[in-house]
Amino acid sequence: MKTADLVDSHDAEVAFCHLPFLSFGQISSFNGPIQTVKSFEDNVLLKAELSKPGNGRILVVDGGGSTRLAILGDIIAGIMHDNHWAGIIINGAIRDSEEVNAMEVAVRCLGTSPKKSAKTGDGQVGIPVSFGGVTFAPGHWVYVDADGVLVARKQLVLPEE
Ligand SMILES: O=C([O-])CC(=O)C(=O)O
Repeated sequence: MKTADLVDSHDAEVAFCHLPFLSFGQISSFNGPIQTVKSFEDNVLLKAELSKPGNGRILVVDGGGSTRLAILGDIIAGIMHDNHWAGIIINGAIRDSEEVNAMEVAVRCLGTSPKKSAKTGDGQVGIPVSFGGVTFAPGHWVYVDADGVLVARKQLVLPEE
């Protein structure tokens, strides 16, 4: 599903997350229901969530916009892949970006950092998080492709051509 087509057919139902995301991984278009994590420069909760069955969900991580530390690398990206998460959107940074880029995963993030994240476990899981002008709520739907990130309250159906 192209995000441009969704805007054309469902403009009132979609919200555009207007951050300049970078894209990593071999899967560039993805969509699915949202799960969320909010944690600043810490990836314990993110890793714990990705260690559960993803069932095609997309983990949206509000890392407060920090690109100082990386909260995902190739090991956690592998966990995400193995547990069938459709993708991850990070308001923050990743590392091992060349390795992650070669994997069959879908990643959006703000930047890269070689520095590893803290491991305190601070943060929250499964709450609405807001960045880039939109709120990502658990169970709502996110659509991602090369043009951008859109959020809808439910799964959308494109009209027949
Ligand atoms: O362990 C971390 O903090 C992140 C990382 O490097 C990885 O997932 O490979």
